[in-house]
Amino acid sequence: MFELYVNFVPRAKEKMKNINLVFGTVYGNAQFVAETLQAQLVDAHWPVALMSPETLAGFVPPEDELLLIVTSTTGQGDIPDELNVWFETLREVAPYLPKLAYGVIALGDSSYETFCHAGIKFDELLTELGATRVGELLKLDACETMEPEVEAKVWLNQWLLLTSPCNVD
Ligand SMILES: Cc1cc2nc3c(=O)[nH]c(=O)nc-3n(C[C@H](O)[C@H](O)[C@H](O)COP(=O)(O)O)c2cc1C
Repeated sequence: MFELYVNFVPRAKEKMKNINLVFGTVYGNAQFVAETLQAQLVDAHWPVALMSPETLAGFVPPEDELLLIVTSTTGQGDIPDELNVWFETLREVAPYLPKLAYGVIALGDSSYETFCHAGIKFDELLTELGATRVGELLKLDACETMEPEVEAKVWLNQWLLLTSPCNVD
């Protein structure tokens, strides 16, 4: 952890791409995680735009910025309704995004066979669109933690380090 923190600080002097932080939620957990990560990024002077689902109409992720999706799973492996509108639009419009780097944080419950499928669906779609996932898809299990934001914050530090090549022109 100490090493991560030390690495994180000098990066503030490097070119930092804006992070478009998109979330989808039913009961508010994913939104809270996204807001916690937004605060972490603001503290680090990292440019970030928190985008709630209802603001996503017509949004095509700019390829010279980073995309970070935080979504819970609902129903039987479904994306929360409001975010699903954007997902379906992206799938229909199918913009080719070969230079886009993204990350996914999926909230779910491992008692469901469709554990974290909303996050997995986004990962699969973005891969189909030619984008590149940075780091592992983070799965946060409601069976294991009541504080998903804690693990998400640690993951974000690692993700920022992994995006380093993406921040170089
Ligand atoms: C009705 C319902 C359906 C759910 N379906 C799934 C599911 O299919 N897969 C999964 O991994 N988690 C599922 N979950 C668990 C939620 O994704 C998990 O509790 C998550 O933390 C909720 O986050 P949110 O408050 O942002 O919606 C479901 C929860 C509820 C209440």
